[in-house]
Amino acid sequence: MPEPQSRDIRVTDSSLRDGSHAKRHRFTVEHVRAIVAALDGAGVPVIEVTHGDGLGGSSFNYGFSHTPEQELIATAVRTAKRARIAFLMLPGLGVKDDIREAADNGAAICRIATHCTEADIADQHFGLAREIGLETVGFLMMAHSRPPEVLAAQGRRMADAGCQCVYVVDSAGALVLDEVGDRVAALVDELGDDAQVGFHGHENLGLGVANSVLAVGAGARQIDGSTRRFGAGAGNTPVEAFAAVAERLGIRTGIDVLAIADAAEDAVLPVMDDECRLGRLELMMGYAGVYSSFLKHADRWAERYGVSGAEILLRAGERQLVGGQEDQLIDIARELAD
Ligand SMILES: C[C@H](O)CC(=O)C(=O)O
Ligand SMILES: [Mn+2]
Repeated sequence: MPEPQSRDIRVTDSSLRDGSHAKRHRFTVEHVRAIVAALDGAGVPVIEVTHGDGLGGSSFNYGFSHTPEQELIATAVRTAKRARIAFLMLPGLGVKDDIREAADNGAAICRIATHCTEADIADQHFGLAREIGLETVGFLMMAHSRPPEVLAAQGRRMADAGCQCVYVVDSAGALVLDEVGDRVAALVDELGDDAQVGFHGHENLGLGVANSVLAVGAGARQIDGSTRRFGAGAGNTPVEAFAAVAERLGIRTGIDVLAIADAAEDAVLPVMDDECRLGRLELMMGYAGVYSSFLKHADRWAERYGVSGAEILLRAGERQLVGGQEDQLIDIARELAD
């Protein structure tokens, strides 16, 4: 694959991974075939497929998958003619054998996510992924919660372990404009030629596309999105809108705008249970800095205990909960009920 030129940006579509949260992990082989075929046809270069919480995420705490994710990965690989298939893993939730299995199923890109202060837990996973010939991406999640210099130091740790692109991950959709540019610029300065920098946005404050454009301006070379915003919380940066805006700005993504707009309407929307909206709960997530994948959990416990979902999320933000602490939402709901 030719190296992108300076205004060439590689887009990764996360509908079949981050969208898993919105779909309550009920993806089927048919869903994957339909979405991958449409995205691939529109020129999306990378498509991510995994349980919403990454390899091994299918569990009581996070929600059980309808279809084993490795089967979904293998289906995506068989369906794509040009796109490369990526998968996500969170060390501890997934293990090294899961990475090997995804590679055996034909996935090409291993994306490893840690909380943005815990990059050291991914050292051995980056090492293994590189050893078996996978391209690597690192996710610094909940990036709004730490300043640029902390992210830069954590990104350095990932790059030294073998990560080829470190992402600023706005898990809560809480970053506002220059807060993205500053974080991306700090990573670009720190990493130089050692690794690229990427940005993964959520729509909770309605800023996915604008934040992604600012990330590109600050030197990001990879951008995540989800067609039709199919993702956690209010959804991810919409790929079709980002591709259109990028074209207007002279940023090349290689994505055909008309074809991706068709894919959003004709292939992705029919798979979604509901549109990803920017409603009251989603807005609270961006406002209070809460992990987007907590949405369905907060909704569920609010209903169960007869309390306000928005109040649950505001308290989750005050407690600075991180991914993996979904069960604390139950405690908060019970406190509110008392
Ligand atoms: C495991 C998370 O859902 C990863 C992600 O997409 C995010 O933090 O945002
Ligand atoms: Mn996400």
